[in-house]
Amino acid sequence: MVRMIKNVKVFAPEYLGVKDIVFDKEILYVGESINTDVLPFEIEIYDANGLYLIPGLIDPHVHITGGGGEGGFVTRTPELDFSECVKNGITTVIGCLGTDGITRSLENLYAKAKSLETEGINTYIYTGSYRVPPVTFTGSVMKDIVLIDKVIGVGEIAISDHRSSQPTFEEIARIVADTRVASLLSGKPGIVNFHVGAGSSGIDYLFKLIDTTEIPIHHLYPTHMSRNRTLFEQGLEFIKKGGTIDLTALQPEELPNEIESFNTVNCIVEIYENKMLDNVTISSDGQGSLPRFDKDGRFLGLSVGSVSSVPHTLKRVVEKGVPFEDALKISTTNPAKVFNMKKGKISKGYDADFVVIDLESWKISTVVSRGEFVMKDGIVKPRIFK
Ligand SMILES: CC(C)C[C@H](NC(=O)C[C@H](N)C(=O)O)C(=O)O
Ligand SMILES: [Zn+2]
Ligand SMILES: [Zn+2]
Repeated sequence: MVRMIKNVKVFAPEYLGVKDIVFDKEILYVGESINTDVLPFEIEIYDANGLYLIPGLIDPHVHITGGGGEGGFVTRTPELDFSECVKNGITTVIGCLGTDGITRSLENLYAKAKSLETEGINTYIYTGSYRVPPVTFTGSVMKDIVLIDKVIGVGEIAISDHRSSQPTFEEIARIVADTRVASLLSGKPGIVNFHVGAGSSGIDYLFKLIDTTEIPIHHLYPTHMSRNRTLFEQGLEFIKKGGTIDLTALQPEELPNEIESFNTVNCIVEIYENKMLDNVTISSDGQGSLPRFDKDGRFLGLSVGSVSSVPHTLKRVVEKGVPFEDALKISTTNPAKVFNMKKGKISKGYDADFVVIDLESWKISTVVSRGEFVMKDGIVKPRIFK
């Protein structure tokens, strides 16, 4: 079905002005207002009445089946709800397992990704979880990537963390090497998403991989890189070597007045000021746990990550003075580049994933995913065939 969103101010991310957009699953036309009476085919028209339109947001690290468990069974966190994604303008997620690769399964992760896809958003998954050797579908990371369409890499593999499997460098090198070759065989991006803990070795393993093997840096994708200042400094070095780092978005309830404290929002402002914004993404860790431990490693409690932290962080970054079209990149063109997706841009031939937003209130009213309205004027419309 060909559709059109008319009379909308487009950030592609760069600002294009007021445009009409014609699309089916892909964008067919972005341009000056057109007279639909002369079109030789039926078209459904949505008038955005001068609101803004941005590319659908990409959240590259979401525990879509839930995660947690670091405080025992009662702390296992709930799975992701489709409408929560859509209300926050997220049209693409990459699902992962975390600490708990025992009661959480890859089969369930796959089923949830297919379910969310049927409801209307775009989904991919990582094979593996925190631990090495990685849990797999087929017994092989390479077979998982080559043979299971939704699998685009391995993650989140924990390093420098008291909850990791304390992997050796050789074990990590093998996982990255397998992922690279599987990516070549399958034409997939082949990303290893590293969960980086607060341990003093930080991303040393990643620098050693770059320095001592032939493996290109673009397969390495460390997350939680704004966990502390030391790790963030390593992240800036990683960017200087051509890598991309992922920061966990600031959860809405965190630090309501984070004036000068160290956090993701201030890290992004610093990256922008260092002209490195093209090499950073944010992710929500949605439905994952955000646990707290005391200095002896005793569990103190946990909260649950929310996909709403993505638009919340973008809003706070803009409020700190980063231009909107630059801030947008960290959740559109940048993750799309990491995963080699035809997404994250409002341009002919790209996937028709859009968010219509009122930039005064940051209220998201309408969302299109793969050319279908999954939310219209505030009403979520999952494509469930009940
Ligand atoms: C970045 C910090 C705040 C949260 C981060 N969350 C996870 O890694 C996911 C979690 N362990 C799960 O399996 O659900 C952490 O625990 O370090
Ligand atoms: Zn993690
Ligand atoms: Zn996580």
